[in-house]
Amino acid sequence: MSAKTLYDKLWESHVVHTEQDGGVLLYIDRQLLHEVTSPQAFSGLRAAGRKAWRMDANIATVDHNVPTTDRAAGIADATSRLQVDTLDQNCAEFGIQEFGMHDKRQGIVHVIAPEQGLTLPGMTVVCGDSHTATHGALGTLAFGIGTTEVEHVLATQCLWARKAKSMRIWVAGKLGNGVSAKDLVLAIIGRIGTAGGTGYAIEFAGPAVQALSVEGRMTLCNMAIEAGARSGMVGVDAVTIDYLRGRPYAPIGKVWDQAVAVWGELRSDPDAQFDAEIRLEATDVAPQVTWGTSPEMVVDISAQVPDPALEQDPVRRKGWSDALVYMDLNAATPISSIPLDKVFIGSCTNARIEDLRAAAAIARGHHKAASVKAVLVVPGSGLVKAQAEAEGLDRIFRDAGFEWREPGCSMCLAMNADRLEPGERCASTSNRNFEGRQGAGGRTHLVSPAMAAAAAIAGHFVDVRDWAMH
Ligand SMILES: CC(C)[C@H](C(=O)O)[C@@H](O)C(=O)O
Ligand code: SF4
Repeated sequence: MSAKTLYDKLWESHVVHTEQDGGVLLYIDRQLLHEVTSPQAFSGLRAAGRKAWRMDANIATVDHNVPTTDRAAGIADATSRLQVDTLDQNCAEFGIQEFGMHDKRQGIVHVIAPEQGLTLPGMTVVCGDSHTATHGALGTLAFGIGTTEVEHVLATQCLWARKAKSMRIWVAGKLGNGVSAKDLVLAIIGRIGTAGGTGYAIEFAGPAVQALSVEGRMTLCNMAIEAGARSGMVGVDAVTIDYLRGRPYAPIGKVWDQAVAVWGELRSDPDAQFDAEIRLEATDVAPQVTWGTSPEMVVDISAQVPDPALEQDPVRRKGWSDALVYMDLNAATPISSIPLDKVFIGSCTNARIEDLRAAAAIARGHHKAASVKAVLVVPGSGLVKAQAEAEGLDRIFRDAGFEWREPGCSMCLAMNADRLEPGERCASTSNRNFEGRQGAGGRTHLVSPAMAAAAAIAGHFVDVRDWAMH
C-alpha cells in the first residue's frame, strides 16, 4: 500500500462517487451555518419543498452581525437584525440546532465548533465562510463553500468537489519567547505570498507545529486561506486528543476509546509524497506586523516600511505604492514608530482563551496610551468570555482602559456597530487588512494578541520580546 498524506486519508474516506472527469461527490460530516451566507440556502430548500436531510449534522450560530455591547437592548441596525432573526426562524423551521444571540455557547462559528467538540478528527467540515480552514487544526478536511453549496449540503449532506494538490509546510525548531502562531503564519504568508497556496491543501507539520497548542494550530490553519489555500490541516497527536476529551459533543465511554484509536491514524505516513514542500526555521521568526493592504505585506517588528522603488516586479511595485498611499505610510519608516488610533483584540484567528491570556499578560498593570482612542477586546465565544472572567482577565483589561465586549466577529469586518472611522489606524489580531475591511477608509495592521496589547499601551508598535523592560 502506498504511503498517504493526511489529506489523502481524509479525502478518500469521504468519497461517495467519482465521475469520469474526476469530479467527486464527497460526504460532509458537519456543516456550520451563520446568518450571512445561509438565508438563500434555506429559501432554496423552501422553494423546492425540501427538508434538511440530516438535521443533527448541521449547527448554526449568529456571529457577524451581533452587537458586542448591551444585548438586552436588541440589535439597533435593521439589516443586521433581519439577518439574525432570519437565521433564528430558519433554524426553528428546519429543525437545526442554533446557539442564538442569548445562548452562552454563542460565538464566532470557528471558535464554538471546536470548543463544543462539534469538530472532530477525521470529519469533513464545511461552512459558508472562507475561514472554515480553521477546523483543520483538529485533523479534519475543512473548507469554505458558497451559498448554493450550503443549500446542497443541507439537502443531501454531500458536495461536489475536486481534489487539490498537496503542500506540506514544515516548521523546524522552536518558536522563541513572545513569538506566537500568528507571527508564524504571517511569516509564512510573507514568504509564499497570498497566492502561494492556491490550488493546494496545506498541511502544517514539523516540531514547531507539534509544539503548538490546538488553539495555536487553529490560528495557523485559520490563515491558510490568506495564503490562497482553501484548507489547512494538522495531523492528530496527543495534544489533539487531550484538547477534545470531555467536550460537550465529543464521544464518551467506549465510543471515545474507539474514536481515539481511529483518530491516531490521522496523520501523514512518514514517506508520504507532497506536490510541494516548504521548510522554515522557527527560530528565524520574529513578531510580525503588516504594513500594507494584503496579509503578504508583512515584516518583522524591527524592520522598516519597505521601499517600492526597490521592488523589481512592476506589478508588485505598483501594489506596494498603492498600499503605502492607502495606509498613509512612507517608505523607510520604522515599524515601531507607527502610531495607532485603535486596537482590536478578537476574531476567529485570535479570540480564544490563550489569545486573551497572552494579551492580558502584557496589559497587566499598565494603561492604554492616551493617544489610543479605543481598545476593543472581543472574546470568540460566550464560554471564552466566561472563562476569561473566571481568571480575572476582564479586570486586567478594564483596569488598562480596554473595553470588554460580548462575543462575535465585531471589528474584524465591521458588519456590526464596531468599526474604524475613515483614516483611523488599527492594530488588529484579525486575519485581513484589505482596504476598508474594518470600516471605510480604515487602516489595518495585523499582529498577534501580545503585540496588539503592547501597541495599545505604548501607542505605537513595540517588540513584545522587549516588554519586560516596561
Ligand atoms: C461573511 C463571510 C462570507 C466572510 C468569509 O467568507 O470569510 C467573512 O467571514 C470574512 O471573514 O470575510
Ligand atoms: S471573525 Fe472575521 S474572519 Fe472570522 S468569520 Fe468573522 S468576519 Fe470572518
